[in-house]
Amino acid sequence: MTPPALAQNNQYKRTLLQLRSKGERNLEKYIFLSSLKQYDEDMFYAILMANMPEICPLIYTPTVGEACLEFSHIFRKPEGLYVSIEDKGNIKNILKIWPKKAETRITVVTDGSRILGLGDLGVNGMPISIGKLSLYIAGAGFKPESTLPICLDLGTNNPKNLEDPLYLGLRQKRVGDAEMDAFMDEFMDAMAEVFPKILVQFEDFSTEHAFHYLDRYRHTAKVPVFNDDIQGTGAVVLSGFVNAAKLSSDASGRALTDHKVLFLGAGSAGVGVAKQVMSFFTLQGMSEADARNRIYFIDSQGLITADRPKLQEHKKYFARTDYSGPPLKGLSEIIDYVKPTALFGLSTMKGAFTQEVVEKMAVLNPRPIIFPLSNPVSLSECEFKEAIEWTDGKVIFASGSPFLPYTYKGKEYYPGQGNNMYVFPGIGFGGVLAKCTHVTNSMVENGSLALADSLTQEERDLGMIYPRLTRVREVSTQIAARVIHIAQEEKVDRNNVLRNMDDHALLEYVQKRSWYPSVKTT
Ligand SMILES: O=C([O-])CC(=O)C(=O)O
Ligand SMILES: [Mg+2]
Repeated sequence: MTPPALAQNNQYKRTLLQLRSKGERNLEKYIFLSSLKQYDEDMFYAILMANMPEICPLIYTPTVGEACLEFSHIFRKPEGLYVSIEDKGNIKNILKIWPKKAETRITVVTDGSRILGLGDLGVNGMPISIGKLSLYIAGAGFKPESTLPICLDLGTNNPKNLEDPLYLGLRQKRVGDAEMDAFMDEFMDAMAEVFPKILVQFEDFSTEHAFHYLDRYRHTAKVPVFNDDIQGTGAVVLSGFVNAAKLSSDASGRALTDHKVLFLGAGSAGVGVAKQVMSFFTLQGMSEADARNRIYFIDSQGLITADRPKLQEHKKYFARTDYSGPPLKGLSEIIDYVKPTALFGLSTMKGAFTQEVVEKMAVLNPRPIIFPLSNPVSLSECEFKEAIEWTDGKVIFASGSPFLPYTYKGKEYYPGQGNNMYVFPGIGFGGVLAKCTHVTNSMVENGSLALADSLTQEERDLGMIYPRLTRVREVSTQIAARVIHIAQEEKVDRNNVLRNMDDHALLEYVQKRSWYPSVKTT
């Protein structure tokens, strides 16, 4: 019999107390929580789900960034699967080692080459796959045993790793593109064979590879594939923009089709976001060409124009053909030229949205939309507090990493968090429940619109553009139901049982299939 002092909800309170006793030492908290997950998974998820705003930033962005940087030093016990270039020719047998093959439904795969905005961390990127999957479980209701974190070890070009005697990965430079392609082809085939019911999320591959492997596999792989940095980030920002553009247009009287978005940073996330944001304009009835015309990009050399020699492939689509003149370099002069209504940062340049830049946006717009989306928080283009003060509270704000609410002139303001964690759990859960063959653009776009629609009146009244994090399970359920519906419309679903269900029945089905920890928290 359990002694009274060990009754579960006391143990819950005790565990939370132990965690909180670590004060501001977030990495210590990360280590505590990851050990907790290994010895008492139910308690870990109970604590996470009952305290999302507090725990999420510890197991995910931003603390997970710190954990990645230190991974080879804080490592205790293996979690997930490592597949290395040395396994080439034998990948299927490596995958078969995974003990829970029949239950596995979802994997997050990284090669560690662009972890958050922190660059190439090699196998130290594993906490990203682990953290994202914890959110699939807590956020959407995947069963813990259905998740598989994977880190591919194709070498690392980070000298710190190569010199660190404790580094856990291969001590060699990254392999070339041809060798990586051959490895990835074998890996994807082996995944489909060993885990036929799996959905694959690619995460934090370097920009060129992120686009390349999404293109290479999304239509042809035998299992459904999506890229969270391109599509997930795109979807979450589209959703925030849908709500922000309405608020901004209400204040300015401008038509929704008059919005202009200026992007700082043209990596996988920036271009992925812009492609999704285009659908905001096409949904208003604009043509693709007109929608594209509402979007401007800046990279390290300034405004991206089509006449620039040696433009990288993924930047060509948004390169401006209507500007001729001396290259425009500085953000401030580009704002003068473009006159954007929205400014999005995916540049990993801390502080790039200076006081001058933010004030300029507020002169151009009664309610400027400013989204510093770079992760983790240490790389944010500006802070919430700054954006509020420099616009006198007028800004419509969302960041990639979490900021705390801020009180200014006696009023409390709530920052939006435009992080893909709001959508990937629901998209993945919907995709898996529908037994989809592919993750289509429309499934992603509708996941995003379901998120935009999920705001309650109370949240709208507070000027919020994303729902509260405490509602993430409820919101993911709505996203998943919409995703299943679209998968059916597009005929990429294989789950006959769901085909005749109306939206209400689909929602109930998703709710019933969601996993909850058994620990009581009250
Ligand atoms: O992990 C996050 O917080 C969001 C994301 O995908 C990234 O920054 O690469
Ligand atoms: Mg990512």
